[in-house]
Amino acid sequence: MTRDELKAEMLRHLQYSFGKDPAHAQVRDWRMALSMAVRDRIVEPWFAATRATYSGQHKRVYYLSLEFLIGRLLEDAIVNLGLGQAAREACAALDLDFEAVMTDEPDAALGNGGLGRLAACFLDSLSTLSIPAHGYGIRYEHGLFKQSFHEGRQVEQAEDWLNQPHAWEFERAESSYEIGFWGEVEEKDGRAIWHPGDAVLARAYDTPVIGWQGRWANTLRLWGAKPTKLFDLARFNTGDFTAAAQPEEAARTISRVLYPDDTTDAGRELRLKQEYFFAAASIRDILRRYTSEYDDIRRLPHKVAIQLNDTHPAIAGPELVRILHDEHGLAFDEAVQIASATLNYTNHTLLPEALERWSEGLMRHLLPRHMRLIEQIDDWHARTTKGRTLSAIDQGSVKMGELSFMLANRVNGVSALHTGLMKKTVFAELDRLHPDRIVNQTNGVTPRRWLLACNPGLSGLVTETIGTGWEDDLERLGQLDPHVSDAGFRARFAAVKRANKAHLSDWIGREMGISVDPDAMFDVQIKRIHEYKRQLMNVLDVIATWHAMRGEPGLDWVPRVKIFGGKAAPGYQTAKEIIRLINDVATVVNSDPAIGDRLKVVYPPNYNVSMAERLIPAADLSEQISTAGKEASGTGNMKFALNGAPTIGTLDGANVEIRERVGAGNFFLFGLTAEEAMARREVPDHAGRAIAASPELAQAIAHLERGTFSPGEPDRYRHLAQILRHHDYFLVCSDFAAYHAKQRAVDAVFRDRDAWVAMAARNTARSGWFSSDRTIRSYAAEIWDVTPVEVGPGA
Ligand SMILES: CCc1ccc([C@H](C)CC(=O)N[C@@H]2O[C@H](CO)[C@@H](O)[C@H](O)[C@H]2O)cc1
Repeated sequence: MTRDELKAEMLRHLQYSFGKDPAHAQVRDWRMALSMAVRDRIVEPWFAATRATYSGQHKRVYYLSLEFLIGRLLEDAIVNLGLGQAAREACAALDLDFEAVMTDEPDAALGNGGLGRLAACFLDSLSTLSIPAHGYGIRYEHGLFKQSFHEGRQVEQAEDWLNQPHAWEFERAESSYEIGFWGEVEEKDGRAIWHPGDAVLARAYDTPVIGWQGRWANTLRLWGAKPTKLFDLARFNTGDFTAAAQPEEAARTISRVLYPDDTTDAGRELRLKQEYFFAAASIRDILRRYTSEYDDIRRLPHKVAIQLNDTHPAIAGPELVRILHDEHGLAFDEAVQIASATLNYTNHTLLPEALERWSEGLMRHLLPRHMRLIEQIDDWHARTTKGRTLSAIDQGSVKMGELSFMLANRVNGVSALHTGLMKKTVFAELDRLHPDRIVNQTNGVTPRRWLLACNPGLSGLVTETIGTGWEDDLERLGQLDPHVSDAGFRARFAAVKRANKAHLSDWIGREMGISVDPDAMFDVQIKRIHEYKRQLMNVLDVIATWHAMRGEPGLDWVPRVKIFGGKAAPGYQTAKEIIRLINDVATVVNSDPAIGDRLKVVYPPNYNVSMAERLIPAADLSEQISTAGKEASGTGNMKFALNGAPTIGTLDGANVEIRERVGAGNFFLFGLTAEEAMARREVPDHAGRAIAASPELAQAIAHLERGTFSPGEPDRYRHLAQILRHHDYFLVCSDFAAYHAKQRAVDAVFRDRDAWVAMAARNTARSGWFSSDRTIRSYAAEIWDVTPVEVGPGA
């Protein structure tokens, strides 16, 4: 598509799709017009993919996830369709600011963090690999809350991405299902019939997911809740307006908002209603499509593979058994066998508080038939494994991890270390009963968004050096390795990073009024705020460095900009205290004349996918400092390595595999291993001992306790200091000295520009394996037993 064709299409949509006179059009109108013009190019490959799947009777993958952290879609579509240049030139020809048009789109923030973003990367790779697949989720009216800071504290506001036309979805009124809740179960001639007490309508909204070079497009189907009963006109006419609208309100509540917790199982009824609502609608839709093509329901596993993204969709298992048994009349055991040959489950965390357990009472009240079936499934498992000792029902609650495991064909962890720990800890007994069920599938990220689109400078240098083709065959980046010893290549690599840092410095200056030196080291920690991710250890390092700089101003310190980004779950008080501390420390350090430009702390509010795309290409150092054994994988770590930012990190999650692939010499390792951490936690007063052994740490904690960063309220951080001294479950104190010393080692390498650039370039060259294309190829071969559909050349 040429510039002029695209320009003409934009003008046509502006005038005829949006009825806007070009003379009066706003940025938003132009952005929508461009989106429509680009979307038109997606529809054909989308139809072709659907037709090819039906005609080839290909096996389908269904990815069920309560979260899809998509971000913006316009640039992603433009990049995948190879329309980058045409779009830039068309906008220039229309005298539009391209950056303004691109950043006008709101993020689709339908997720909390890692799990949701992984699902989005997986959809991009499934389409790029032309594997027939659907993503199923919820069309939240309000995604993850907007974060702002008021006097350093996190303040949450409702996110409202849908308060403007959404360019990328197609409403499918014809695809709606009634989803029941509550009610009774009638036992009649040996059969159970569930009579729900109430119901809502699940309506489908489809978003096409275009793959690299537009060769294939799959569908993301998100369910929106609608009332089954129309507006109550009679009530309205009696003047009881709210009652008249009540059915609508009650229904919409189910898909109104994303739960903002990413580690604590709130156990709220509405959350379970959300989980059942989308799981049941998805299973209905999957079986409708299957029975429209095939008439033997017993062959379902041959044509359908379902992936449960953690336990949040786990109720889909009992729902599938219910329909096969209660509606298709299969014997119970056969229904369970077919279901468990179709279902697969991915675990994303070992944190006990994140493992979902639903009270039996709530489950029986909301889903009476399912609770009965869960008991029968538990029984079936005990019968078929002689594993009486193990049950999915325990002390009055249903353990969704165990239930998902029992009903799964394959169960996987998301990094080699995590999968190993799953076998040794939470699923040890089940692993013993089913030794071949747990497999590892190390996470990955899509190189289209996380390199090609967000870092055009580096992508250009890569293509210049090794040609194209790496975009969907990322291990080709390995061909860069020999070039690292070429000074010219290193100079160009350094220039790209410097330009990205200058671009970010301008943005930080504009958005936050803080001036940062683009030649300083940009040291970045961006992720959800959580004690196990140890942002607290990072800010203690800032305090110790600040204190040392004031103590020895004459030393030749390596200037640093510490960049933080991340939201805390609204109910997670300690995480909110950590946010406030980072902001309070920033206030003191950034205005300290004794420090000047040598140390700056920057914490832009409302970290999201689009901000990650802005920060990661400009990063020098990637902070992956979680307590070993706690971060299942991490995916930000992969994005940083890909964009030429070496890691300072622990042997946790996928850090282990990143270090193996980039080489120990290109990774700043520190800290206790997972085993050592478990042992250290048993040492009495382990924190006290560490504090006694590290003057820097003792000093930093003393600053917290004397209110150095909260002059108006000296006791503000006494609680955090208490946690450190007397609990420190996440071993901040025990790992601090090693971390602080390793930061000095980082300084030493950073001083030697050539050595640093070589290290950074080797990280890029050697992290091709962390493409989500590799991950999806592995799921396809080891779990789903599907193969890509052969397709033509594409866009
Ligand atoms: C019940 C509340 C809740 C909500 C979300 C979650 C997610 C599992 C948390 C999550 O996002 N886990 C992250 O998943 C990533 C993708 O696999 C991993 O890379 C991260 O290490 C893991 O923390 C747990 C509990």
